[in-house]
Amino acid sequence: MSEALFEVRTHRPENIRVRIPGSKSYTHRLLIAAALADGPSEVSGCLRSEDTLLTAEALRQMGISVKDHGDGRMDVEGRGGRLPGASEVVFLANSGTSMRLLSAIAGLGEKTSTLDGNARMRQRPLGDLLDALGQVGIPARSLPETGCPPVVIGGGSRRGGALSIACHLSSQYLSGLLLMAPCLEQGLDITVTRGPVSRPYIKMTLEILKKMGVSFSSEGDTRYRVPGGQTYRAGNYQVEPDASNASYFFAAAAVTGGSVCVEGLSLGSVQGDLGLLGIFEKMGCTVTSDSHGICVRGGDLCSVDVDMGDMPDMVPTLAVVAAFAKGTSYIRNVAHLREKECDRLSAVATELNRMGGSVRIVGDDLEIDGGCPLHGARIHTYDDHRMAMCFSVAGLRVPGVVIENPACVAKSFPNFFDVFARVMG
Ligand SMILES: O=C(O)C1=C[C@@H](OP(=O)(O)O)[C@@H](O)[C@H](O)C1
Ligand SMILES: C=C(OP(=O)(O)O)C(=O)O
Repeated sequence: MSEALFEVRTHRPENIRVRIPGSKSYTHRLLIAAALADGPSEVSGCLRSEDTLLTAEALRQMGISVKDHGDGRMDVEGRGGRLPGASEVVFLANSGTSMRLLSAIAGLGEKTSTLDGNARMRQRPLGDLLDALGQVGIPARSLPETGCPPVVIGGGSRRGGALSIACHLSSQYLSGLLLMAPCLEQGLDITVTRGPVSRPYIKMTLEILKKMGVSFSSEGDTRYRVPGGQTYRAGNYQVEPDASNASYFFAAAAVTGGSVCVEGLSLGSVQGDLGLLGIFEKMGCTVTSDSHGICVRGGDLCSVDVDMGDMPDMVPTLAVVAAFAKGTSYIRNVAHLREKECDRLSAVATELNRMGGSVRIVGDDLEIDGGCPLHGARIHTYDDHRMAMCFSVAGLRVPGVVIENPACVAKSFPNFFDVFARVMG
């Protein structure tokens, strides 16, 4: 399959309506919270992609029954915060969210669990989370002593207490701690010493706690207190469509001057990646929303200067759109892009430059000169779903864009190319 290519055809979408599968971030969180809840839950609208199915399988390995109906519904038998732990190595491929959230959850395990990933995951950091777990008596170590997987966690104290943690590399450490905290005897009193980056994902985690009956308090972005001895309320929970994966369709309208509506999304959602729409408006697009969804119409694009520390996954999408805008765009505060599925700062710059663009990495920022004459190219995707999806958008405007290894979209949007080919001509 790695030999396969996707050849993009230029096309301007007009009045296209599209449905996007469920949110990856919500699916991971709801499955985990349901696993800790006090009885059976049904989570519907789940994303069924490589990463979320890995989270479901990991929970099974740790002793939780998860039944996948195959249509987005998953039945999860929560055990009231009890977690036996996994006897076999839990393999999480390159799913950072699974690895970080489940490493914290494994800390609740009666026995130790070993969590591992693929070669790239073995380079993605986790050390600050392991340190934090250690501060409250939970055994947590990186086997290669690099702070990266494979990690061995759990089989220790369930007391909880106060800890401090740096979250400048990832917010996922904090989301993991917040999710496990109510199941500890004393809960957790968390101080964030650096960061956090990607703050909307923390808000999403807190939203789930609240929705499932768990109380907590917070002060700004750096202090969180979750009392212990609480249980998540089992019930029926619904996952909304994935705003990050909707971005490729919004961007399609932006770069072509066409119009696209994504159904089932609302501007009131806590999915932080919807913030990209405000940026598209500043660049010259028109954004409208109603009870059916959100629509974008492209216009004459101008450059932007934006801090994207809270929206890392939208940087590749924005970079592609900026390449078609008038003037130089500055995408700031995105050092954490180096820790993703690939080094996304370097990958985005290399591939846009391969198409004749002019993109520079300056410190922790990306600078993109818009309006360069772009030409077709065979795009390397670095086994990164977001690279495959955002460069497909470039191909709507530039003839001859060919996407290598399109199958890498299985991570978050397995039928992306079917949907894309159907609605983009
Ligand atoms: O918590 C989450 O669901 C996510 C948090 C973000 O990661 P970081 O916090 O590591 O930036 C994001 O990039 C990832 O796709 C999903
Ligand atoms: C960074 C991403 O995911 P993860 O951290 O879960 O691998 C992503 O989906 O862009």
